[in-house]
Amino acid sequence: MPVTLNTTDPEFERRFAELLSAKREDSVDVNDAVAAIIADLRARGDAVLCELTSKFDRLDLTPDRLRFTADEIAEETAKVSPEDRSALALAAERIRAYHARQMPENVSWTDPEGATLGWRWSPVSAAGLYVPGGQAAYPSSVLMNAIPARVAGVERLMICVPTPDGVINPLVLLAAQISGVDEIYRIGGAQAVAAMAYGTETVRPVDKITGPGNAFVAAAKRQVFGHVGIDMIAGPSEVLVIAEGAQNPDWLAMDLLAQAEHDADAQSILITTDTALGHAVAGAVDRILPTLPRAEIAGASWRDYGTIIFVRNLDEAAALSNRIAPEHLELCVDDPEALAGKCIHAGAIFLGAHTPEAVGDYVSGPNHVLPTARSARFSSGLSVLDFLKRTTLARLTPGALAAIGPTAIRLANAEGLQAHGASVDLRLAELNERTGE
Ligand SMILES: NC(=O)c1ccc[n+]([C@@H]2O[C@H](COP(=O)([O-])OP(=O)(O)OC[C@H]3O[C@@H](n4cnc5c(N)ncnc54)[C@H](O)[C@@H]3O)[C@@H](O)[C@H]2O)c1
Ligand SMILES: N[C@H](CO)Cc1c[nH]c[nH+]1
Repeated sequence: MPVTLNTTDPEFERRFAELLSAKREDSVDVNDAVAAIIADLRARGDAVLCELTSKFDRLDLTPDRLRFTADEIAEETAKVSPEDRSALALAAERIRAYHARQMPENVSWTDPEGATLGWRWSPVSAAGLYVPGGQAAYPSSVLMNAIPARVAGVERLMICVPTPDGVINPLVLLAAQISGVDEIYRIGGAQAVAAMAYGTETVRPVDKITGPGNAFVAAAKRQVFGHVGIDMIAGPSEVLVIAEGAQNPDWLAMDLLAQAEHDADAQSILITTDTALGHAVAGAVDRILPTLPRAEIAGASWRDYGTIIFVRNLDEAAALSNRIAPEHLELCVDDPEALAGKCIHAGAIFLGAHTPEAVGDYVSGPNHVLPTARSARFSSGLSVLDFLKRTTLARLTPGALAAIGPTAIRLANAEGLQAHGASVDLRLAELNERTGE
């Protein structure tokens, strides 16, 4: 049974606060375990990758087998059916078209004083893409990471993907090939993130790590941030469905279960103005759940984190949604555009009953690597911008230096930074000498 809340309940605020503070991916246990893995990896490199791959993925490796060879990739990708190939190709094309539009322009202008100013975008040199693989395989996540990186112009792209029991989904390798990935390693979890950040004897480190993963992966990305860049915290999946009126309860139940089946730590929430609809959806989840192959995972997620919230109106729903800041927000209401305007904190919004979240996981075009655990309050889904840096540019003419230099000298002196002021003053003195002033 999911938790049921009602905004008319005097206890609502306390219970909603409990929901917001539920620690699905940020527990002390996970953080401590991850810190120990990172420290060990930094001390012992490849040996740790091999030991932990054996422990967590039940795969015995030697350092020379950490990376997929070209022959292994060719052998696996040859197994993909023509139908799956075309599905992957269509998804890749739509994701590329969407992300190409995100490429920003360099900007430059000359101001009235004669200073030419601007900024220039350039890609990171090397990016490491984490592709989850513990409980499911994610070829779609390969496309969602690698295509924006390629659009941005990243030179070197590597992937880490765990292969439990040594099994790789061939579509993962094909997706990597389609999107131009250079290196693929069969490692996962915090140790893979640490290897991409710090390097080992076999794994060359990167400058930026992106991609989703479970609680261990999310914690590892948090901990290596600063040594390398990261995109965001993209942990266990979440969906918030806001529904009113005559919606099909089975459709909504399936949307909730679609995210629940990712991970026992995933979270699915329904907010509704309609009591009968809320109960019908709960009943539909109970009926459908046992029929799913991943019933155990989805059932644990729904039992531990599933929630139904009854509200008085859609304004209340929008306000609660903004406090939850969900990864995915589905608006199954009569006027989804109007409601979307009020929902400002969400990773991705799906408008209307015919836009199931799952279409965004694969093929609509926008990225499916999205901020979780309320981080959509301050971060966004993966984009081309995550693989770019902005460098500012300035060039002053002698006239421009004469115009604004004295202000720099004044402020430098006010800060007590003599050399700063003098570096301007020396040039101005020479200019004054030349012009005889
Ligand atoms: N937010 C997003 O954009 C997004 C997108 C896709 C998937 N996801 C999420 O990615 C996650 C995928 O999780 P997964 O488990 O299938 O694959 P995963 O690759 O993220 O994690 C598997 C790895 O976790 C490590 N691990 C497992 N148990 C451990 C333990 N007890 N101690 C230390 N390390 C341990 C192992 O190294 C293992 O290889 C799901 O939570 C899913 O919801 C999120
Ligand atoms: N729903 C996930 C993001 O949380 C992405 C995904 C990949 N495959 C299926 N779904």
